[in-house]
Amino acid sequence: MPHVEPGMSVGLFGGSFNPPHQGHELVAEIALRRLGLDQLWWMVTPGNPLKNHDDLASLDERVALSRRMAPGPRVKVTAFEAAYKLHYTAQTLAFVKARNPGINFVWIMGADNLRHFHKWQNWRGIARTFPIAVIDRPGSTLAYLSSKMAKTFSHARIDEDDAAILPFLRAPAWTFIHGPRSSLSSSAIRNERATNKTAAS
Ligand SMILES: Nc1ncnc2c1ncn2[C@@H]1O[C@H](COP(=O)(O)OP(=O)(O)OP(=O)(O)O)[C@@H](O)[C@H]1O
Ligand SMILES: O=C(O)c1ccc[n+]([C@@H]2O[C@H](COP(=O)([O-])O)[C@@H](O)[C@H]2O)c1
Repeated sequence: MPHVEPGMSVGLFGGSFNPPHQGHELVAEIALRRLGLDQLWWMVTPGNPLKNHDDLASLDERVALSRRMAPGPRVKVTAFEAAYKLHYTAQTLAFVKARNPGINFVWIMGADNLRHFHKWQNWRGIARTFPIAVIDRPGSTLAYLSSKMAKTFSHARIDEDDAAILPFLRAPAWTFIHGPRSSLSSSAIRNERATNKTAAS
């Protein structure tokens, strides 16, 4: 796990990063700026429990590509979940919390994940562990109105103008951050590569 100093604000940005792209870079930049973070942990997951892993590149490759994509020294690319055999975000957050007292963590995810968040293991527990920042993504802009998580925790939502205080709030607390958006996705990149390969053969 990356080194932290007491009192720091740290964003936890988990993802498959298969491969990483500039949409991820944009999310990291927005989170660092709008939440006023000291660090952002770019956590390369061993594998999203809800996704098929057939075309998942190796962890080493996804980490190496993420290091090239990560914007600046405050972003720490890490794969500690695999090292500690943590497969579910609820487990990861409990583990991080127990090992890092006095740090203000925020879970960061794109708006597409807000839509399906209620399918994650112990999703209510996740929302009660750390504050959550949801970053807008084309196709999922209205997720904050319709998703089960948004409805269940509507009382805990704060205005995005107050995003800078989110790391210091007691969970549950969350916000939806609008701003510059990217329509890039790893699946589109993988599909394009597969098409080019077929065309070349
Ligand atoms: N263009 C984007 N805009 C906003 N958030 C994004 C964007 N791309 C990815 N994210 C977010 O980054 C995190 C990691 O995403 P992930 O690695 O699954 O990329 P992806 O492009 O969504 O992949 P795939 O297309 O394979 O599902 C998730 O929280 C996801 O919501
Ligand atoms: O814990 C779960 O049930 C769970 C279900 C879906 C996704 N996640 C996590 O959410 C993060 C984003 O996943 P992904 O594939 O959208 O990049 C990543 O850290 C996953 O491990 C976690």
